[in-house]
Amino acid sequence: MEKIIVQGGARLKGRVKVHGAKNAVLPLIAASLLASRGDITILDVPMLEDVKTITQMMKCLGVKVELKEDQVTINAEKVASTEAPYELMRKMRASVLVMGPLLARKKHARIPLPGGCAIGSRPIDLHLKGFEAMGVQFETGHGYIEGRVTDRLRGATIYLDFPSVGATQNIMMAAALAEGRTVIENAACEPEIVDLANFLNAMGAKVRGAGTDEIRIDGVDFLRGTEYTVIPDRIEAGTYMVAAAITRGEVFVEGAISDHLVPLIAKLREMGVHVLDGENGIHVRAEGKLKPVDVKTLPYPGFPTDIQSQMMALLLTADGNSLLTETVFENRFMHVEEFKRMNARIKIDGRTAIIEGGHPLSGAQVKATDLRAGASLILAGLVAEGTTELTELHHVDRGYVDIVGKLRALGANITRVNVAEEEESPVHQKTFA
Ligand SMILES: CC(=O)N[C@H]1[C@@H](OP(=O)(O)OP(=O)(O)OC[C@H]2O[C@@H](n3ccc(=O)[nH]c3=O)[C@H](O)[C@@H]2O)O[C@H](CO)[C@@H](O)[C@@H]1O
Ligand SMILES: C=C(OP(=O)(O)O)C(=O)O
Repeated sequence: MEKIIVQGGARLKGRVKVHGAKNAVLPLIAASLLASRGDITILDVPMLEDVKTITQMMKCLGVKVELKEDQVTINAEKVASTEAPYELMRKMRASVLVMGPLLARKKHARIPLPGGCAIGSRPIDLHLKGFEAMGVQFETGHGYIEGRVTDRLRGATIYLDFPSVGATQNIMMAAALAEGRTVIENAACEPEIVDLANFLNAMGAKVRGAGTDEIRIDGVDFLRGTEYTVIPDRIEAGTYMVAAAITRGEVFVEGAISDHLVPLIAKLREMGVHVLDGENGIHVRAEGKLKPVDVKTLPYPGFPTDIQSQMMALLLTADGNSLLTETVFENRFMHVEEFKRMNARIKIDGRTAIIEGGHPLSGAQVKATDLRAGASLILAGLVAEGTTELTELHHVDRGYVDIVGKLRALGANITRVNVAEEEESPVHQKTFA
């Protein structure tokens, strides 16, 4: 078993570079299925477990994929299968994003029902409603959902009851090759949606309005290969910004785009953290006492749910009580019980966590209950008294490239070991002596 071991107390200082965005690159790879002519090359790809999973998925669909350093090259001139395997879907919910491209390109898709996960039930009803409006008929059975359309998909006006990121992306991809115009109303506005629209347009699609709540897509007959660089990861950037603040450190987060991080920057400033928008990055500095603040997660441009748990770690170090309300996912407070193992004082009232800041955190054995929960426990470990040991690292590996190396380069006392290694030589002596 692998563990991340953190010794609290170091003030982080220096420069950290963010990788390409996980949540942007996964839809781009899925969208590559739409290109019936030429190669797609995606640059600045973070080589994460999720990227490996979606590229494996592409290979299972009969598409040629090559991974090289931070680059993925895909040739989807032939798509041999329209069935997504359960083993890959189980590992990563974003696998559902192959559905729109398969329906558009092959008029058929059979995927395992994604089921719930640690942060909520995460249904795909909005994706399906959109596809149905475009002429797809669905059947479910044996844990799978199968969609078919007899002719080409047809453009439609689709109102989303909630601005779902995945549904917006899936419908956009399907609409790119549909007959006529599709309008997505109450669409998600996340930067990852804009990135997908830019990518589709580079392939020859006609997508307008991405980044607003109404996206119009005029279907084209075919899409072709292109070369494209994925946007920087705003959630990874936000995690390092919080790392600087929680350790009362001083860090330049290279590649972070401040326009993508407006609510986090506003909340950090409200707490008394100095945030400066620099050239090609964001500079964060904090010292002494920080003020408590109230935070509510919302779809973009609201405060991102994917930075909720990291923010909770920071609020535990503020001078007073804060309220943190999660409105996007119904069960995204699993990290609270783990924080409590570290002496945190948090009460949950429905969708709101009441955080009593200012009580010293103590190092403990904790587990990552999901990807961002794992990151936030590492952040708490950076300021806890003593040693924190984090397990269930597969969650963290889904979304962070070398978080241990990056934090260590900023001065953190952090290491990753496996149990066998640990038994040979006790970590406390080996790492921190
Ligand atoms: C790979 C990826 O990009 N993941 C991100 C994406 O997930 P994902 O695309 O799954 O998130 P959605 O925006 O779709 O989900 C938001 C909410 O809508 C609900 N919902 C969604 C679809 C649907 O058909 N029906 C429905 O009820 C979900 O259960 C959830 O409560 O956006 C989330 C919200 O910013 C982020 O936390 C995830 O990191
Ligand atoms: C929830 C997340 O990812 P996913 O949608 O892939 O589970 C995340 O990136 O925080």
